[in-house]
Parts: sequence; structure tokens; C-alpha cells
Amino acid sequence: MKKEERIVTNLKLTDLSKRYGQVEVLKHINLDIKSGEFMVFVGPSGCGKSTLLRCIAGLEEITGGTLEIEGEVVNDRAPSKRGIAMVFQSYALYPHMTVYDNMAYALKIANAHKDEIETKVAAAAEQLQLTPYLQRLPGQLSGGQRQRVAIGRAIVRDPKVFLFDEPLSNLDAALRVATRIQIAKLHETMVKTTMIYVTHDQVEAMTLADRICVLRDGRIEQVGTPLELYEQPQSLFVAGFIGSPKMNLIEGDKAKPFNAHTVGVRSEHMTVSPDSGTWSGTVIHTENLGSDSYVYIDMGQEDPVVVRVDGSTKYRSGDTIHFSPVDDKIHRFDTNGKPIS
Ligand SMILES: Nc1ncnc2c1ncn2[C@@H]1O[C@H](COP(=O)(O)OP(=O)(O)OP(=O)(O)O)[C@@H](O)[C@H]1O
Repeated sequence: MKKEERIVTNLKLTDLSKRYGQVEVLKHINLDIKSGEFMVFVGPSGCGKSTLLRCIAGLEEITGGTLEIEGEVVNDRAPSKRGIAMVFQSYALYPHMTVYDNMAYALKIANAHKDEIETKVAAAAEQLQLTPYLQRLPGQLSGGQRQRVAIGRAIVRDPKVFLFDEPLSNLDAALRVATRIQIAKLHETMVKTTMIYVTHDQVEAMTLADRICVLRDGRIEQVGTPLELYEQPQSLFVAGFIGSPKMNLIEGDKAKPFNAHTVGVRSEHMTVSPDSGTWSGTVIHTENLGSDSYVYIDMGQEDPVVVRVDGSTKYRSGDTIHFSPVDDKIHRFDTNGKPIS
């Protein structure tokens, strides 16, 4: 392999599989992750996101295929020798050590020089706004501060690859936003560090990722930039999974005028008119978010259709409403859930 290629692709998963006994939970995963890339794994509960992350970290044995880091197969390499640092949802801090000692621990174990430890811990603390807390114990910190210590502990090791397993899911809404922004900034400053991030949160996936990898039942369903997945889903599954609120999926007779088995239209790509439209239904609920409202409409399908309207527009439950898709924003799918071009 040429040197340039090695620098470009940082992690290469080839036919990677993972079995627990008879159960195959990861099935022939092929994925290249570039150096410095922020890759987010998403997918329904149980699809294998955490297992894939743990296989990359070396916390789970890979049972088939290969994992390469910078061109070298590392399947049998110990976690500590992979140049990887992992941040968990649960923080996993040492409760009896100060913030400083928690952050310094890995460097001490690696016999780093005292000056180097001090410099690195101070720099990470500064970057994460933890300098005032260095002498506190984890129990004397908020959840957000603890998670920042966990991140700081990983930064000082100067990893090639940073793994995050739902790091924000224990935080309340405001802290989630603040810490998410901090992680995005971290990615901007650590330009050469590859980051792989598992989340259930649509906003985290869309805002943090350079590319999102959608997993389904142990396989990769689609990999692409957030906008590619949002605008060009390659399956009904991805169409229904990416985005909040979910894409409206309209089936049966109501999809026939579009020569499709299923028609997908996002909430923001519907126009409402008072007396006629492609579809109509009954308003069952309206959520007013201030600038916009989401109108939930029953049109005889299992799931209501959600249409975004201006926040000043008023609808009452029981009103009949007519709406149409914006012409060039219609996604058509065949009986196999594949897009019709
Ligand atoms: N040690 C184990 N032994 C057997 N099966 C396991 C083990 N660990 C995980 N699994 C199974 O592997 C599958 C993938 O689990 P994993 O935790 O990777 O999913 P996930 O996508 O991260 O889910 P979630 O979003 O709920 O955290 C699940 O069906 C799970 O039950």
C-alpha cells in the first residue's frame, strides 16, 4: 500500500463479523473510515452499534474478517496498543481520584515524564474548561463536568481514534447541547483524530457527523453524509429512520398516482391548502413550537402524517385538512423498499 493511501484511510473494516455462539450480530461489515473523519453509527436498538464499537476498541473479539488501523491488521492487538481511546456513557471515572489524577492516570501508567503529564493535563483541562475543578473528586462534579473529565482523560493519551458510546445520554437537555458543541469543537481542533460515535439521537448524528453509517440487523444499510442520507435515502428503512420528525410514508391507493408502492415526503415538504390537495385527512393533534407547528393528520393509515406549517397557523383537532407534496421532494419506493429513480 502506498504511503498516501495509508494516511487517507485510518480504519478499514473488511468483511468484519461477530458471533456470540450461534448468533451472528455483525454480518460482513465493509467500511473505510478516513483519517480525521467524524463517523456516527446509528440504527435501531440491538442492531449492533455498540458491538461494532467494542470490536474496534478491542473489547470484543472479532470472529471473522479484519480490522486495519493505519494499514495494519489489529484483530489480535490488545486494546491498549491500538492507539484508541473510548468514552463511555457511564463516564467510568475512578471515584477516589481527583480530576487531575483521573486525567493523568493513563500517562502515569505509561511512565510518562512528570512535566509532560502536567502539560498535557493542563492543556486538556483548559480546552474542556475544567481547570477550576482539577483538585475535586468526580462525586463533587455535575454530570456534564464528569463527562468532560472522561473526554479529557482520553485526549491526554493523544489517540489516533476516539470512540464515543452514547456519551451524552445521561445528561439533561441543556447539558447535552452544550457538551455536543464542545465535542464538535474538539473535532475541529483535533484535525487528525478520527472520531467514531454511537448515538440514538438524530440531532447529534446530523450535526456532528461527517458521515453517518446506518446499521440494521448487523449489516450496513447505507453510509453517507448527513445530507445524502436525508435527501437521497437508498431504502425505505433509511428514509424512515433518518430525520426528526420521521419522513411521512404513504402507501397503497394513495401512492398509486405517483406510480410507486410507497411515497415518502418530509413534513417540511408538504403544502397545505384550504379546499383541495393531493391528500386530505383529519387533524388529530397540533404541536406548536413557536416558529413552526407540526400538524398530525389521520388519513386512514397506521401512522399519522405530520405536516409542518407556520407557527401562526391555527388548526383544531377534528378539522379536515388538504395537503400536497412539493413536486421535486417526493421519494418513490418500490415493493422492495428500494428507491425508484
Ligand atoms: N455478550 C453477548 N452475548 C450474546 N448476545 C449479545 C451480547 N452482547 C450483545 N449481544 C446481542 O448483540 C446484538 C447487538 O447488540 P448491541 O449492544 O451491539 O446493539 P446496539 O445497536 O448497540 O443496541 P442499543 O441501541 O440498544 O444499545 C443484540 O441483539 C444483543 O442482544
